[in-house]
Order: sequence, then C-alpha cells, then structure tokens
Amino acid sequence: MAAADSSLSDNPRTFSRRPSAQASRQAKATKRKHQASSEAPPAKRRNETSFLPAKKTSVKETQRTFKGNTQKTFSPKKHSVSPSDRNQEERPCIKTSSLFKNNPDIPELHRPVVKQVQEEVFTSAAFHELGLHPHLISTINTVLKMSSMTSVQKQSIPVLLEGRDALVRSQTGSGKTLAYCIPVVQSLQAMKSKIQRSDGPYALVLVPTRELALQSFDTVQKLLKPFTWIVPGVLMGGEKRKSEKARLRKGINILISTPGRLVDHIKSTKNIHFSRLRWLVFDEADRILDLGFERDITVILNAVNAECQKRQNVLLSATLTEGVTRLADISLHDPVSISVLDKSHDQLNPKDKAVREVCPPRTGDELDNFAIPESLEQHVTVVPSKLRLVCLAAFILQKCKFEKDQKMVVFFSSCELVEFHYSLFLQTLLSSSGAPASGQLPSASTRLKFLRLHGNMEQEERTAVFQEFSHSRRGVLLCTDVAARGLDLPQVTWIVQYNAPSSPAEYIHRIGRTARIGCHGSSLLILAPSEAEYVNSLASHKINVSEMKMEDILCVLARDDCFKGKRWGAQKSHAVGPQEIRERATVLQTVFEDYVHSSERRVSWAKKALQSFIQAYATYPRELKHIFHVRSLHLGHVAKSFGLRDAPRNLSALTRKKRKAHLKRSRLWKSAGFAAGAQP
Ligand SMILES: Nc1ncnc2c1ncn2[C@@H]1O[C@H](COP(=O)(O)OP(=O)(O)OP(=O)(O)O)[C@@H](O)[C@H]1O
Repeated sequence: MAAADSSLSDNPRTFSRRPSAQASRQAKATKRKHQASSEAPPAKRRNETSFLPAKKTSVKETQRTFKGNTQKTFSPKKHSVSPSDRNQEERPCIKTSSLFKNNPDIPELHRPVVKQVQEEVFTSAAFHELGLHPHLISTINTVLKMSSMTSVQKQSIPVLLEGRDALVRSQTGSGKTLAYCIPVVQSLQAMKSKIQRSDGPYALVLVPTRELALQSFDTVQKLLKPFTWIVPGVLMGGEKRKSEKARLRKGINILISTPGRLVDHIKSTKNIHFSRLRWLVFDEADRILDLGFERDITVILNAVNAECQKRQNVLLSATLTEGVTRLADISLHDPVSISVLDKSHDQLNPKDKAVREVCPPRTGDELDNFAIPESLEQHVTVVPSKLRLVCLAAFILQKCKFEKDQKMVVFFSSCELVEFHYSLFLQTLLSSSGAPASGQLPSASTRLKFLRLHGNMEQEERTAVFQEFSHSRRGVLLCTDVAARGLDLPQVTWIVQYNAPSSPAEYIHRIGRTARIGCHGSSLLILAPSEAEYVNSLASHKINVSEMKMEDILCVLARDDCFKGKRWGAQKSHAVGPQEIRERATVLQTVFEDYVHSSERRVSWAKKALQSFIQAYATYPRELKHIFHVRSLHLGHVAKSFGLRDAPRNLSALTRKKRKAHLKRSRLWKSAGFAAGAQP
C-alpha cells in the first residue's frame, strides 16, 4: 500500500495553474489509448443542458481493472484548493475538467412502465369488532392511539385468534407487528390458569436485528400495560449474557430475540425451556434466512419441538420469497396464507378480498412481485462514478439544508462505507463551532445533522442512535442494511440508496422505511451509467422508478455561495448557469479531496473505504453480475468518489486476494448446507 501512496500528493493545497508535464504526457498517452470504456452503455443521450461536456472527448483516462492487467493509466490531478483558501484570486484555477470530462455518457433510461402491486392500507373496521378484552381495546385506543384496523390486521387477527398457523404478507409499514402482537396478548391474558412469570416463555418472537427486537419489545410492552402479570423480555447480541441469564431465570413470558443470541442461551443457559410455548413468530422471516440464520433456526426449532408440539406458528414479511416458503414447510402446520390484495385484483374478485388459502398456493412469479406503498415516490438518478460523492452531498444539502424538516436515511453496502462517509460529511459539510476547520465549508448549515448506524458499532451506541433518530424531526442517518428491515422510524421523508441493494426484496425493505402507514415518502436510487440496466431488473419485479436528472440535483449548489467560483463572483445565485454549477461542484469535490489528502492517515482511510466498496461490489448475486461487476468499474473514477485524486495502485491485487478469500468462504458456506448468498 505504501508504494501506491507515493503517487498521491499529501499536500492539500497542491495547486497547478498550468498542466504539468506529467499531465500533458498523460493526455497524449491516453489519447492513443482511447477505447470504448466498459462503463460506456449501449444507448446514449446528449443533453444540451447537461453539465457534462457537450463535445465527446477522444481522450480516455486510464483505468486499472481488477483483472490485474493495467488497461490504461490514470493521471493524478493537481488542481485542488482548500475552501479556506478559496479567495477570489485562486478560484479560476479550479479545473472542472477532472470531474466533468471523460465521463461515460449517461444512458437513456428505457424504463418500462409497469403496474405496481398495491394494497389498501386502512380499513374502516374498528378494533372493538374483534371481541378483544376491553382493557386491550382501550390500550390500543388510548396508549397506541389507534382506532381502525389496517387491512393486514383485519385479515390476520381473526385467523390467529381462531388458533390457526399463518403466513402473512403485506407491504412495508402496514401494521404487521400488531397483526401478531394483538392475538398473542389477547390469547395469553385469557388463559384459564393465570400465567406466572416463572412459567417461562409462552410466546417466542424471532427477529433479524437488535433494533427490531427493541422495537417489537416496546410494542409488546405497551400492549401488556393492563396485564401486568405477563412479563415480556428481549435477548439480543451485544447485551450482557449474564444479566440476560438472570432475567431468564426469573422468567420471561413473551420472549423477543435475535436467533444467534437465543441459540447461545439454548446451548449454555439451564433456565431456558419451552414446555409452555404457545406461539412461535418469525418476523421478517425471509431475512432471518438471508442472514444465514438457517442453522440457528434449526437449533431453535429442535429445542422448541423437543419440549412442545402444539403451538401456533406465524411467519411475516413484506417480501414473501422462496426462503419463507421453505421455512414455512418446516415450521407451519396447515397454515392460512394471508396477503393483502392489489386493487385490480379486488375489482375482479370483489368478494374475495381476504385471501385465505392453504400453503403453498403461490407461483414463483407471484412471489417475486411485491407491493409498494402507493404514497411512495421512487426515483433513480444515473451519475458517473466521479460525480457520485458530490451528487450525494448535493442531494443531502438540497433536502436537509434548504428544505424544512427532512429526515433522510442513506443506505451503503458496508460498515466501512458508512463510517467513511459519516466522518467525511461531518468534517466537511458541517461547521460545528464558528470557525471552520481546514476542509470545512463555512456556510454549512446548522440544520444538518448526521448519524450513523451499522453492525460494527457498540450496542450501546447503536441503541442510542436508533432512539435519537427515531425521536428526531430531521437528520441524515447513514447506515447499512442493518436498518433496512422492520424499523419504524417516524417521519422519514427520503430514502437514498447510494449503493444498490443486492435483491429486489432488499430494495423494497430499504424504501419501506418511508411512506409508512399511509404517509408520504420518497426514495432515490443512485446508479452508475454501467448500472442503468438495474432499472429493468426492478421493472421485472413490478417496481417503477422515475428518473431524476443529475443536473437537477447539482443545481442546489447554486443556492450556496460558498461554492462560488471567481468568474461568477458578482453574479446573483438565481442566474447561475451550467458552467458555474460545474465549477461549484468542483469546489465541493475539492473540499472532499483536500480533506482526504490532508494526511497520509486519511488517504489510507479513504483507500480502505474504496476497497470495502469493491469487496461489497464483488458480492452481488450471480443474477445481477451482468449489471454489477467489478470489471465494469473504472477504478480511477470510483477513487474520486472517495476523495482520492488518483486510483490506488496496488488495490487490484489486494482486492483479488480478498475476493479469493470471499469465494473460499462462499464455498465453505455452501458445503455446510447454506443457500448461496446466505453468508453474513
Ligand atoms: N391500526 C393502526 N392504525 C394506525 N397506525 C397503525 C396501526 N397499526 C400499526 N400502525 C402504525 O404503523 C406503523 C407501521 O407498523 P409496523 O411497524 O407494524 O409495520 P410493518 O408492516 O411491520 O412494516 P415492515 O414490513 O417495514 O416491518 C407503526 O408506527 C405502527 O404504530
């Protein structure tokens, strides 16, 4: 790594008014090497108003591929400027060329318009129609402040109160938690011999993440307010085993747990038994399998089955996939399949609104099409790799600085990427206390608030962040898929997917963190030109996205004069044209580059983040490899989106090594009987 660093300037103020000898040599060399870039898409468009240069350049920047053979070489750019030095004299020297030239064309999105599957969220039916205990009804009405049922609740609660097993599928944010919690509480409070704490679990709820465990626990706790003799409890990784053991010893009647931690206790805690279990609930059931929990689930089912045969089993998810039906086969007995129908189906079959059928009724095609909240507006933007970081920052500024009360969740593909962008944005987009530090934008808004959530954080901090963002009216949460499932974060207005998800199901769950329970929300998926075909892949699952132009996102820079270039000094912001926007985008990119290049340590930090991005990129499943393949990445361009001025030299070798290790791990997982892609 050290050798590669030598090509990267450590001086944040490296500044070149004339093209260096090296740069002009580079230009000549690259001119000779002009070839079709692997990022270049088949269909292209040229937009007059585009910020990308209208004239097609014949000069190709060099690219190192991950095959290890250098196809082209990439010239270091030496025209950066620190924002603190951004005085009128220096500004003209900011070159926009590095950012806006030699990018692959943005392909025309041939977006097939598909009819999305839709569900009615609310019904007019009231909870008191269900014959629940009056105290339970009043708790729902007064503590939870709910009066009418959602569609999934109206369909599921009576079925579960009848004592049937069920497989429940309804869109994100439609109230599935209460659809199982209400019947569980109703049935347990009604038990003839009153439940004792020391009886141990009567209900076991398995969820894939710790935050979801806490959230479900909170709901159960509220419902149990009038039934104080029933004790809920949560077990999850990251908590102290000893105190969990003590709580198990005292007794937990409704036990909510992540699978891994429960297996730990099954193996090591004497006081855990399931002889009185009446309910087994798998929330986000498909994800539990995705995460490679299959082995854990087997241990749990064996432990439960050994002690109790007769119980109700419930599986829930917004995305009913083959994984769920496989789990259904082993854990459900004669289940009712509940699905909230789409409107067109309702019209054809008005009497049949609630589908109650015996599993397995579905075809593969049906399983692949997921309902999306009607009030969720989905967007996609195609952005050349070099401009990704600037574009993300501009979008965050646009929404969270210039608009009121915006709450945004940004998804990344790894913990390292979350950490990198979190620290970078904190240090560059935020001015914390008056005088900006080197690399900070002085006019950065106090309205901006960044938080981050990922699996490498200490549990205490994870919980604090989750609570803080939940209760906050605004802010930007940078996270991994740890926040994609089940989390009910109120009033989230925007979901941004900076790295595309690895499956349509994950896409659905990520965007499902907004537009919950009939609220309005929007999402933005950021794709590179070589990834534009992903839009078709989404369409094949009946997911419709509309295009947002990159130019429209970057336009926000016109509103912030700290990005102003010299030539435009006297010009009013509202008159800012495309050239000035390009210049401002370059100022912003320069801020990032200056920060990253202000020390060796930061450069190597950015390289690690880049490496993590490439590793994650290499793990897209086979069916998406034609869209997301490391070979189609332009390393030099991608490096820019990490604030690096140059493509690290020995990254490809390192990455090859890591990929080999990953493949080896995959093979091991497969031979251990896990589905492809199931490894954590
Ligand atoms: N009948 C209701 N009336 C009003 N609000 C409700 C009702 N039922 C649930 N909610 C609220 O709707 C929100 C979403 O519910 P919940 O988290 O259970 O959705 P979900 O279907 O499990 O979503 P996901 O698939 O993302 O896990 C919660 O804030 C919940 O309090």
